[in-house]
Amino acid sequence: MFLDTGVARTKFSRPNQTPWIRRLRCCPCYLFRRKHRRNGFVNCGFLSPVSRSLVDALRNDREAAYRSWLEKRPSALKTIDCMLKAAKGKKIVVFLDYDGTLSPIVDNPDRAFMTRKMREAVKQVSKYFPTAIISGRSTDKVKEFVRLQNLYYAGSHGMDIMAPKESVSSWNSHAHLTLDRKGNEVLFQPAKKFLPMIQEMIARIQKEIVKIQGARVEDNKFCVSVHYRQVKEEDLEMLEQKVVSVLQDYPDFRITRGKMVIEIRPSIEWNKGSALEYLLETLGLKDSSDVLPLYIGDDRTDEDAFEVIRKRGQGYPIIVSSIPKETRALHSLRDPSQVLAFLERLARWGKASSPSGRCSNRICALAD
Ligand SMILES: O=P(O)(O)OC[C@H]1O[C@H](O[C@H]2O[C@H](CO)[C@@H](O)[C@H](O)[C@H]2O)[C@H](O)[C@@H](O)[C@@H]1O
Repeated sequence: MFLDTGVARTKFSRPNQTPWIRRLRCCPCYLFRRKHRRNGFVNCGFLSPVSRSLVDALRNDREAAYRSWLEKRPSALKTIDCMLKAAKGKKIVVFLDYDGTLSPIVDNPDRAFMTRKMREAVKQVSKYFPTAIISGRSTDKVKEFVRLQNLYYAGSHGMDIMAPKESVSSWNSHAHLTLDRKGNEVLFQPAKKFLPMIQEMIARIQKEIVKIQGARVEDNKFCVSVHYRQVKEEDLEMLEQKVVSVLQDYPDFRITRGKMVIEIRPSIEWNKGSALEYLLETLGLKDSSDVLPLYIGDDRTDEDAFEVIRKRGQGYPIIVSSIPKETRALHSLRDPSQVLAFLERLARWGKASSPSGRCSNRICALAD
């Protein structure tokens, strides 16, 4: 049995600590286990009866808090029938974040694979609805993980937008598109001019943090991630200082924060929400009142997309979270396994409501 103690690190990301957590943290068994913990998890099997009861109380506390949060952000699995009823005659467009949404959060960012089942669910969904992956990763990396052709991809927090092969040019002969190495259509890259600077910055950060055990830099093309999930607590302050000091020489960049990651990106007015709007426009749906954008994401950067949907006054912003948190989303899913169940249900509905169960997504039709 495992319990996420939520013992996070200094100012980097620390969930609220209840009195139970404070008491638990003084318990010798807990301290012993904490010394041997991996990834913030404590194996409760080794706890004494006293600590175990504290752990149980803590778990009950958390469940109660989560249940009360669910009242404000109802589970999308429970509200899906309502959503689909309201979607009759309208066009659903699906936007999906990657890490923490389609794949579980893991220690090594290079191994954040999605399951075959999840891939199949996304594939089925994309047969019936235009579907886009919007991620903080580089577009190439997220495509490598997802491995589906008929999707739109917006990597680097929406700063690198690509359409599936021949999808746009086939219906918009005026589109001036460039193709990437694999023939995908590059739609929009608003931060192109920063590319050389980003490469220089990555080299400098790498040099600065090379001695900090567990720290790693991920090149996300138009953005950079500095991971600290595996950095010792006592090194975190130093890591932060080093990153901030390099950034002082790059005033055109800013820091945002994700899950145990410092994200660096060009200070331009562009985010996942802008990418969502851009894609709706590309699909010719931006001003349509019959469009229901559905966005599923777990991170702070997804909030921009939730906000755009809320401002449109139509659509479904869905947060993936197993703990209560501040969000602009209106619905929730607990974890990627619930995301999977939701997507499977959506695909079944798409199939049942499209004439003779055939694909209604224009891109699929082109590929058929
Ligand atoms: O927008 P996303 O697709 O959610 O990308 C956000 C960041 O996700 C990745 O980092 C997170 O997931 C890793 C793998 O599970 C985990 O090790 C890390 O701690 C998380 O922060 C990705 O590696 C980052 O580059 C993205 O910015």
